[in-house]
Amino acid sequence: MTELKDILYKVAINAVVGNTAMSVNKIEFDSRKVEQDDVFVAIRGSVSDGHDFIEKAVDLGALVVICEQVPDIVVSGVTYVEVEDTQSALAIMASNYYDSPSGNLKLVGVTGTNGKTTIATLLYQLFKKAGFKVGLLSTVKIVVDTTVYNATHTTPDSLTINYYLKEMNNAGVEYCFMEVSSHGIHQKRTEGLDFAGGIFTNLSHDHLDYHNTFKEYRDVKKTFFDELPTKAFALVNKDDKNGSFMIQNTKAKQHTYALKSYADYRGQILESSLEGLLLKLNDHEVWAKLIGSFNAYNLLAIFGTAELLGLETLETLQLLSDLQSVSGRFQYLISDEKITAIVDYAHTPDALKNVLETINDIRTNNETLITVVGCGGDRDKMKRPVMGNIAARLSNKTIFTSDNPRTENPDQIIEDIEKGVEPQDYKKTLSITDRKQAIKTACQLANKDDIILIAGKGHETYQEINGERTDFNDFEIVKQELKKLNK
Ligand SMILES: CC(=O)N[C@H]1[C@@H](OP(=O)(O)OP(=O)(O)OC[C@H]2O[C@@H](n3ccc(=O)[nH]c3=O)[C@H](O)[C@@H]2O)O[C@H](CO)[C@@H](O)[C@@H]1O[C@H](C)C(=O)N[C@@H](C)C(=O)N[C@H](CCC(=O)O)C(=O)O
Ligand SMILES: Nc1ncnc2c1ncn2[C@@H]1O[C@H](COP(=O)(O)OP(=O)(O)OP(=O)(O)O)[C@@H](O)[C@H]1O
Ligand SMILES: N[C@H](CCC[C@H](N)C(=O)O)C(=O)O
Ligand SMILES: [Mg+2]
Repeated sequence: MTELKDILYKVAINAVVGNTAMSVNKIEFDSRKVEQDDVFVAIRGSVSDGHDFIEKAVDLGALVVICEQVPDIVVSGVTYVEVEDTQSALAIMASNYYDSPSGNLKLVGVTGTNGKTTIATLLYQLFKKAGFKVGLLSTVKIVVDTTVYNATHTTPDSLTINYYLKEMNNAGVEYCFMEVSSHGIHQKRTEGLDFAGGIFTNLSHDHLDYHNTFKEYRDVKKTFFDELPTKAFALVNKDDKNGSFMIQNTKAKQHTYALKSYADYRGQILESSLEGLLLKLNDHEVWAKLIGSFNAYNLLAIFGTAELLGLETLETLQLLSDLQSVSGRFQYLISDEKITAIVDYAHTPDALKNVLETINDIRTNNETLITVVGCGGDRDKMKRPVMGNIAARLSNKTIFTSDNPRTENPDQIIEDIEKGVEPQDYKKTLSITDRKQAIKTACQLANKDDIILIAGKGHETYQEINGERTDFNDFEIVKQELKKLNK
């Protein structure tokens, strides 16, 4: 049991109905999970309003209700705390409940449209190799030093974040790297966390289904930097036109990285091939096993962060050259017939363009590049024709297919994608709704030395159709199909 007063520390309270001198069991923001003596936090969501479930939470035993408006009828013996913003209150209470775990380790947040998982995961790898105990909160997984948990979100809700940070404290973790999504910032999931640093990667067209305009999306990202403490660092990509905007009002110490302009951490690509990158980072040359110019940016951000966190430069460079690619991020295999199959999580126009340009840059012969791609259902519809255009333009052959149609009609999604294809590229495209058939067809079409790119799902291990998830793994499927075809 925890004292309610301790949980409410630093929460901006407008009004209280009832007694606050009491012990409570735990905090819940979903009425369905409430148990005896819990605190229920009513949140106005995008689908429903938690305030409609206050009565249900009280019936299940909630002793305290945190809300933005006290209900007309209150139950005696229950304490109602009215706050300005229940999402903020939840984040602060979550931190209090778990004894402010973010303050007991060095927490670094990575935000931006692309590169968050890659940077956070590689920083985890690098600090592990440097001998530290490390934590990771990412789209792919949550790791408490060496124990791996499933991730449900890129940035989980504030109770989940603080729960895992507390686990990290218990395990003696010194550094934690986490992805900070725009949804996470907007829903205050990261509020009240004591960040040691923040990294900005880049900003492009994404999530405009949730954030109404690009400006709103950009402004939400900026609030992450606005709220960093003075002692923290803010490391931004100066080549991105929004890099300097992000740190306009931050109190944190400002640092920049860039490939194209002068910055604190400067990079130059000396060589780029399917084997990796030869980079010049400030005045040092280093080989990395990661492929593609966008990874040069990711490596620069990692290099800068390691320096800002106090690692020795030479040790950092040595560890950088040892980093392994992240699952579903430019993950590749080369078949017996020397067909290269690449699985990548590129599910935005910018990421897809980057991946295709990268492949086009580093391919040497007259290989055919066959791309298999789709767009998710119940997500931003504007990106569909843009991705269709990019895929068809930058590949020799493109097969449009399904990528988690969710509740939408998969054929309609494919039609939306096809609309973006230029007339001269149309003959290069095919549409096959079933993703497995699409991958199989790509394998049949591929000859010796050709390259197959399967984009959009990366590490995902399912396909979601009509709300139902069935096992699906791009990498395993392409591997099997190439084998079955004796290629
Ligand atoms: C659109 C969105 O972000 N939704 C998130 C939000 O849920 P919501 O606003 O829809 O909640 P709601 O269903 O309207 O319910 C409102 C409140 O009533 C409560 N409720 C509801 C029903 C009930 O019977 N009783 C009850 O108490 C709910 O628990 C909630 O507190 O708050 C929930 C709790 O934190 C999140 O799980 C949920 O994420 C959904 C599942 C989701 O898919 N989110 C994605 C879009 C997301 O967050 N993605 C980003 C990364 C994107 C990227 O960069 O690629 C991420 O960080 O993962
Ligand atoms: N720095 C970068 N700039 C542009 N594209 C990148 C960069 N890093 C990775 N990518 C591309 O974007 C895709 C997504 O990368 P990653 O998973 O690291 O990003 P993310 O920000 O975590 O994305 P999400 O918001 O979907 O979790 C990769 O598969 C790769 O193709
Ligand atoms: N975090 C992103 C991932 C999209 C990945 C793509 N495979 C899809 O399902 O649309 C989202 O949920 O919008
Ligand atoms: Mg991610």
